[in-house]
Amino acid sequence: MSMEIRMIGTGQAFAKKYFNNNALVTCNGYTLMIDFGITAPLAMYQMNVPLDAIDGVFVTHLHADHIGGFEELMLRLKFNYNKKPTLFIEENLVSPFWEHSLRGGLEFGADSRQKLDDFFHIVTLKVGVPMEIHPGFRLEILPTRHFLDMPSYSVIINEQLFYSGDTVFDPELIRAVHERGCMYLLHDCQLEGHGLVHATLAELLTLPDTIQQKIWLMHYGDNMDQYIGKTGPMTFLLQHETYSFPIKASATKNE
Ligand SMILES: Nc1ccn([C@@H]2O[C@@H]3COP(=O)(O)O[C@H]3[C@H]2O)c(=O)n1
Ligand SMILES: [Zn+2]
Ligand SMILES: [Zn+2]
Repeated sequence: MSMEIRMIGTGQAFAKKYFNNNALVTCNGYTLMIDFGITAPLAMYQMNVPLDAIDGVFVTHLHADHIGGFEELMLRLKFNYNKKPTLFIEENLVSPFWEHSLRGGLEFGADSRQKLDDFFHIVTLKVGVPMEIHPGFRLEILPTRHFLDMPSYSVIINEQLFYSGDTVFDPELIRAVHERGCMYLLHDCQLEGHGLVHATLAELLTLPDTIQQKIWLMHYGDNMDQYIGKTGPMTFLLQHETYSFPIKASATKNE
């Protein structure tokens, strides 16, 4: 069995050559969108992927390159597609997501004030509590250090694939997911400068080769092509590409 990941975008927040770092993950017939930033509607359109291909959406954190496309997603799914997907979100993010990021553009309805659960089935995730969101498709969220005390979450899918939300370089976290048996580590990467809110390439290059071999770089700047061949054993994920990651049989209950 394998897990398919389509990179809707691979760019950092303000990249202009690359769309926001968002991904569509399909496993066992279920399609989960990880984040839906400002550029996601255009990226999906250019890839000819309809919005109703999304069964569920997971939010890592509330920066606009990760949630800025939600107003369009929600309005079009509700009114164009008549579809109510599932929102997977850490329990403490639900209120700020609606109250601070979405409500102004979405609460007005013809008959009554709209709420988040008029658009989504809401499923809250807790740190340390893995959840099977669909047969053979499991999520476990991990808190990650991003910007000051802003909550941000990474996710492990089917115990095999680690997908970082935005995070500073956190070698303990990376070692822990490596030692837990994750085979694929998809990690945000700032190519130059100091790593105040993201892991830099220079920091990631300090990891042992055995870990770097598992790392796929994403969330990078417009000058990524200048760094091809300079990432050690790490590999760049490419925008609009689809990756098929084989999953060990022992990690999947429903094969
Ligand atoms: N102290 C900060 C805080 C934020 N930022 C930029 O804002 C972006 C928000 O989205 P992001 O993907 O987390 O990347 C952040 C930085 O580029 C930054 O460069 N320095
Ligand atoms: Zn980001
Ligand atoms: Zn961020």
